[in-house]
Amino acid sequence: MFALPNKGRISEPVMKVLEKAGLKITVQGRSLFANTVDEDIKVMFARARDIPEFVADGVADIGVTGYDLVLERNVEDKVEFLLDFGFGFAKLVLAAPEDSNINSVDDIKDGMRVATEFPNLTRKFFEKLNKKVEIIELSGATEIAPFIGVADIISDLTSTGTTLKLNRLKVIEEIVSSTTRLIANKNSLKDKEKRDKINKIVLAIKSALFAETKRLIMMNAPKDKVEEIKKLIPGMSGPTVAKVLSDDNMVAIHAVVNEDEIFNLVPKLNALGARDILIVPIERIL
Ligand SMILES: Nc1ncnc2c1ncn2[C@@H]1O[C@H](COP(=O)(O)OP(=O)(O)OP(=O)(O)O)[C@@H](O)[C@H]1O
Ligand SMILES: O=P(O)(O)OC[C@H]1O[C@H](OP(=O)(O)OP(=O)(O)O)[C@H](O)[C@@H]1O
Ligand SMILES: [Mg+2]
Repeated sequence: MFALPNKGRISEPVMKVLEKAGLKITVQGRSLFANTVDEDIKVMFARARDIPEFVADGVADIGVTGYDLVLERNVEDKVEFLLDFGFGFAKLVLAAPEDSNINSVDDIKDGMRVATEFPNLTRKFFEKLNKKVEIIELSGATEIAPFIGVADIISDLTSTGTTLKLNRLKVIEEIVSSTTRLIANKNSLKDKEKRDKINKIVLAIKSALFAETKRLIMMNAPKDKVEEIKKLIPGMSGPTVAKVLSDDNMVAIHAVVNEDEIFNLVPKLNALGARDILIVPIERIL
């Protein structure tokens, strides 16, 4: 059983990666279960916040959730982290009103109230510091708490920083940094059949994530410039150089390149006489 977030900001990007990975999921309406192209892989949809518990308990063999949510549930020792999707980036931070005189954790006094959606992570953070704060658990819109007299500071997620800025809050400390992860139940990994299946899923997702940052570049180029072009695009196992039947002096070159190199690469290729340059997205790289 594969647990996936049914809502929230990581739900859609995760489904997209899985589809690219060849693991198309057929969801019917608001159903909480679904099938995949592989009849052995069944999907259940749940809140990202609950998925760590489901995987730790073995209700699900694997699941996708945030690293922060695994820590919040205190199950990081019960699950195996299989891969990082590299998105869903957010940091859990302590923040105080911009005009308050709280500028570092040293300014946080015993008895102060901290509003948060992450009571366990926040409690542990203050226990380590030996500070006795009062945790006020909220289920969202934590940023408002200091301004309505519910708390002195907040412990909340920040990604772009927009929400904090908009609410005139300043970061005073980082508690944890998080991204979206694939996690597995440790017992499921001990079962050979399940482990083989899980490994296939990991490989498929990795290939899709890796391909996202790559492009296939194809061009026709003068034969005598091949060595210079090779230096510009080493490719994964060297570029493919093939004959162009209609022109003896030209060769066709194919290579996989990093997406972020393309902007600077194309003018250099042009200068070497390359033409008919095509840049194509790649679904998976295995
Ligand atoms: N602003 C953000 N940018 C990127 N990731 C975020 C942001 N806020 C939360 N996350 C991450 O999204 C993951 C999923 O959280 P959750 O399912 O609670 O979704 P959500 O998008 O916060 O939805 P909601 O708050 O509506 O329930 C968490 O691991 C969290 O770290
Ligand atoms: O730094 P930013 O990019 O502005 O993002 C941070 C905001 O995103 C999350 O809120 P969410 O939208 O999940 O609402 P919530 O507070 O109801 O969970 C988080 O709790 C912050 O409020
Ligand atoms: Mg949220």
